Amino acid sequence: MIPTLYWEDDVVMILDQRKLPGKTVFMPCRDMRRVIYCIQTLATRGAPAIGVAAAMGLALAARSIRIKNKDLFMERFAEKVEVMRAARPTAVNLSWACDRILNLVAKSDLDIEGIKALIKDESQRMLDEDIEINRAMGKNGAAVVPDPAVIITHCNAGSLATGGYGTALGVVRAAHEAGKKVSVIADETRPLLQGARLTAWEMVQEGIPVKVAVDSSSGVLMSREMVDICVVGADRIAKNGDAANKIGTFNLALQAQRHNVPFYVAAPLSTVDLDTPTGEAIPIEERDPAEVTHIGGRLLAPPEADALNFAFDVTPNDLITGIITEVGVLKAPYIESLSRAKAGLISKE
Ligand SMILES: CSC[C@@H](O)[C@@H](O)C(=O)COP(=O)(O)O
Repeated sequence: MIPTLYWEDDVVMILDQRKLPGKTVFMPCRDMRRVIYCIQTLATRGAPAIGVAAAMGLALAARSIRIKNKDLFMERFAEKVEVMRAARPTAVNLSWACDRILNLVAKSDLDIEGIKALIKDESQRMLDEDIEINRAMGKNGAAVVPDPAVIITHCNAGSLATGGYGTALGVVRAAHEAGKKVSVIADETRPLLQGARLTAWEMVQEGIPVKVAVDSSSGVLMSREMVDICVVGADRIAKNGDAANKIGTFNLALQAQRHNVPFYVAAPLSTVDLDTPTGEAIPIEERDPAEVTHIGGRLLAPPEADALNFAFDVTPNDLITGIITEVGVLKAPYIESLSRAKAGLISKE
């Protein structure tokens, strides 16, 4: 499996996902601004991967601060954390990673050089932990996947979107590893085609059968009983279980409800934001309209036409059959199960 991002000495190497599936190119990042550029242009993307990239970017930021006074260093570092936090709004893992690093630094009595090393080590720990969490989530999720199963997914919630292994695709991988006969329908995921480019690529690498479908085909596919289960990722799950994910996920969930197909969200507990009460309060990123009007630099629409480019939507909790996490498959009422899981009261369902 090709890594999404990793440390090479003191440089953060980020796989440029914009070039996949054609080319495997790593972007060396030597400062925080370069990491933010990768996050904002979607060179690296997916909620957990954004969190890890943020932590690595903060390690680069800390290293660049030349101040010798510890209080002033802390002040300057806190400013940089806020710049990183603002890089993309929807995936809460970014903010979660920023807080984790800030809290660690605040508690440490190390000197400035020690703190710089601590942040770098922590970012590596977050990468390693993320892979472990995804494997646990995959195992929990595989139990709800029928055998055989056609699994439909949206966007890319795979190895590329995480430290490795994936959330929704981690469930697919784990079911496949457990010997279940699974195949995948990858929604192409307009406008940036993460499904066609990335999910299909990951499944091909893994030897798991995959078919790419246009986003609007879920109705016909489900009405013909061609889908057994939906598994998607999430960028932020509100306290009541409403889940933000790539634009089009809500439409998929509505089709699933109409056709009695189970609809699961797979996400680590770091994606659960108890400070956001409902989906209405989740900030939804709006991106450049040119991403909608153009493909590969070619204009599709009349030049006079404007476009809407909401990057995410929110699936209301009542459309979600279960939330697959590292501690188990959580069920409604989510306000209870999510709070208990975040409080560490559920170690295994
Ligand atoms: C495990 S990743 C879950 C989500 O982050 C993923 O489904 C998604 O919507 C990614 O959106 P993107 O805009 O490509 O970052």
